[in-house]
This record gives sequence, structure tokens and C-alpha cells, in this order.
Amino acid sequence: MTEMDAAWDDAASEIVRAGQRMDQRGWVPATAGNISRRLADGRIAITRSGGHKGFLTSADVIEVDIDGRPRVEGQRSSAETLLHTQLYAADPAIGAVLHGHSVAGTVLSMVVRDAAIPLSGYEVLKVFEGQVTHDTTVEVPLFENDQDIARLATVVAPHLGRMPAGYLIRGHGVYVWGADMATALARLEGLEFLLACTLERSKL
Ligand SMILES: CSC[C@@H](O)[C@@H](O)C(=O)COP(=O)(O)O
Ligand SMILES: [Zn+2]
Repeated sequence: MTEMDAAWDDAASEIVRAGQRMDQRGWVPATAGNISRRLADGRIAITRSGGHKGFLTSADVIEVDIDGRPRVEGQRSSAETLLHTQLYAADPAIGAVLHGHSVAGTVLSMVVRDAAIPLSGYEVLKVFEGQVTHDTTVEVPLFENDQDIARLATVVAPHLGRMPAGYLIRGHGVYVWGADMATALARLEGLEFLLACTLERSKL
């Protein structure tokens, strides 16, 4: 096996395991969610469209370029590929992107009518990029859902580089990222925890 093949296999395994983890947590119901990883050589590995993300195999991971085009003609990458590649294009430090549809994120995004959900005073805020204290507010932007992903990407674009905790799409789900898969998964777990806390507090 070449070094390039081994690197691809590692990335595909990380994606498969991330899907299993997200499924265990209930964040990818039915065929929801998508997962990608940028390799050191710049190749982008992403889940194919459809299929359950808890039951992925490496055959469900395909290569796309930075503009979101599958390298192999006829392969169908995630319907939301452009939301991944725009993050990679904007920041060379990003190495993994995760998208899930949790109950807390979906419900909160439909109840809150503001353009962002503020998260304040939580110790777990320190899981997000650049955060060193609980004594702060991190805003999670809320974008309107759109089946036209290219158009949705243009709405997200002006916010790139200014979303330490990721973002929410209304009635749809969350996007988070990190330098590697472990960091992206930790941020997703942190964000889901904080969204669940926000939802619980709204019931008191
Ligand atoms: C269960 S429908 C969910 C899809 O419409 C979409 O939002 C999603 O997250 C998964 O799409 P996919 O094309 O498999 O990456
Ligand atoms: Zn989705």
C-alpha cells in the first residue's frame, strides 16, 4: 500500500468511527448528517449522499476537490458538500467538519427567532476555539434553512472565521469543525451539551 493510500484509509476510518459516535449520541437520525476530513496533502474525504451515518464503511467515503466536485465522475458526495468545502477554503487549519441533526439543536433553532443563540457562563465554552474562560458569551449564528446549498453557502460565507462554536441551520442541524477529527468531535459534543442545557433551562 502506498503512503497516499494509507493516509486515505486512515481518514476514511476516522469518518466511519465519527459516524458511529454521532449515531450513538442520537445526532444523525435516519440518513441525516455528513462528515469530512481534509488530508495533509489537501485531498478532501467526505461521506457520500444518503445512507445511515452510523453504518458507514470506507466505501461510503469519497473524494471531492476544494470546489466540492467529486474526483470520480458519477459519485454523489453529500448534498451539503459545499458547506464543508467552503470551510476548508476559508481556513487552511481546518482538517475535519461535522454536521448533525440533534433534537436540542433542531428544537432550539425553531423556537429562537433571533439570528443567534448566545451561550454564556458555561465552563464547557472552553472547548471552543480561542475560549479561555466561562465568563464570556459565545454566539452561535442561526441561518435559515435552504434546499439550495450553494445559496445557503453564500449566506454563511460572510461569517466564516467568526464562529468559534460553529453554526446552526434553522429546523435542520449544526455544523462544527476543528483541526482534526478529535477536536471537531469534542466541539460537537460541547456544543450539543450546551444546546441541551439551553433547552433544559427554557423549561424551568
Ligand atoms: C434525513 S434528510 C437529511 C439531508 O437532507 C441532509 O440534511 C443531511 O444531513 C444528509 O444529507 P447527505 O446528502 O446524506 O449528506
Ligand atoms: Zn443536514
